[in-house]
Amino acid sequence: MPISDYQLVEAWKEVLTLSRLEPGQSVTILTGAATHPQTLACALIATQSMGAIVNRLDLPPVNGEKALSRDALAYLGETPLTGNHAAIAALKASDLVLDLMTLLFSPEQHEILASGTKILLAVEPPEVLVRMTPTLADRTRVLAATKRIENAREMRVTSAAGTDLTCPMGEFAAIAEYGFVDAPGRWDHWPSGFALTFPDEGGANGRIVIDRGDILLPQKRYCSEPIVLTVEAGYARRIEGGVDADLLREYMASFGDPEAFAISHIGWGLQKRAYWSTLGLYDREATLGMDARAFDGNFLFSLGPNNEGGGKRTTACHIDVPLRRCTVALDGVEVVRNGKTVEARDDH
Ligand SMILES: O=c1ccc(O)c[nH]1
Repeated sequence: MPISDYQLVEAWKEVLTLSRLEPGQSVTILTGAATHPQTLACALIATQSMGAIVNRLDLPPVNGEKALSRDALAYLGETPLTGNHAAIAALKASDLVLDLMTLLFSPEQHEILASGTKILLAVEPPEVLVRMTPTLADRTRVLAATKRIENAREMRVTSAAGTDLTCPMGEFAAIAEYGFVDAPGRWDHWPSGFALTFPDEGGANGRIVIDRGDILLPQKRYCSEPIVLTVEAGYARRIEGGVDADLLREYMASFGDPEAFAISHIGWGLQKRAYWSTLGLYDREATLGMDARAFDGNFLFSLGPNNEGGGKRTTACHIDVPLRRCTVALDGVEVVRNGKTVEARDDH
C-alpha cells in the first residue's frame, strides 16, 4: 500500500532526530540506479527542513554482469565506491551519509566510518520504512541483547528440526542494529532490530537444519523441504536435502569461492513490528527481506564474509538465513526459546 510523502517525511525526521542530526551539519545522500524515488525525495525534504547542508552523490552501478540476483545484498565486496577517491572524500567529509544505494560489507564503508562519518542504510520500500520507524525502545532492547553477547563465550543453537550448532565467541564484537545512527562512526540499517556477532574464526561446529518455512535470502524463498548443513571448523562442509538444497548449492558454487561456505554472522531478531509472513506478500525484487531478518525470535545466521565484523574473510557471496522455532543459548542461558525471545530480568 502506498505511503504519503507527508508520512515518509515525518518518518525521516524521526529517524534523523534519533540520529542527532544538527542544523548546519553536512549530509550526503548516496544514490544509485535502484534508489527509490520517494525515499530520496522525502530524505531531501526532511534533511533540509532540519537545517542540514545537503548534497546528493549518485554512483553508477557495478557487478550487474556478475551477480545472478538483483538483490543489493547478494553480491558483495566491490561497490560503486571501489577506487572512487572523489566520492570517498566527499563521504568522509560528511557528518552523515544516507545510503540509499547499499554499501554494506564494503571495505570503503569501514574507511568512511573510521573518519567519524555516520552511515544509515535505507533501501526498503517506503511502507516498510514507515511501519518499522525505529524507536528508543528498539535501541534499548537491542543493546541489552548485544551486551549479553559481549559477555558470552559460546552460543549454542538447537531446534526440534535437528539444529545443534555450537559457536565459540569473543574474537569479534557484537553488532547492534536498531535503525538509527546516534554516535559518530556508527553504521545502522533502517529498518532492523536485531543483535549479531561472528563466531570465532573456524570455531563453529555442528548441524543447521533449515526447516520447511525457514527463509533463504537473497533467494527470498520459504524452504519447502529441509536443508541440512553440516558445519565443521567454521564452514558448511555439506549442504544436503532436496531441490531447495540443490538450488542453494548451485547458487553458492557459481561464485567459485570456498569462502562462500563459511559461517558469517549469528544472532537473533528483536523487531516486534517485523513479520515472518511478509516476505510472501511482496514481489521478490521489491524488498531486501528485512522483515525476515528482524522478526522477533528468529535465529539469523549468515554464510560468507566476516569483514563486517572486523574479520579478514571477504567473499562476494552472502546468504542470510532466518530460522523459526530455534532455541538460542549464551553460555547456557536461553535468549530465545523455541522461537520466542526470552526477556532477561535486567533487560528493562
Ligand atoms: O542489515 C543487515 C542486512 C544484511 C545483513 O547480512 C546484516 N545486516
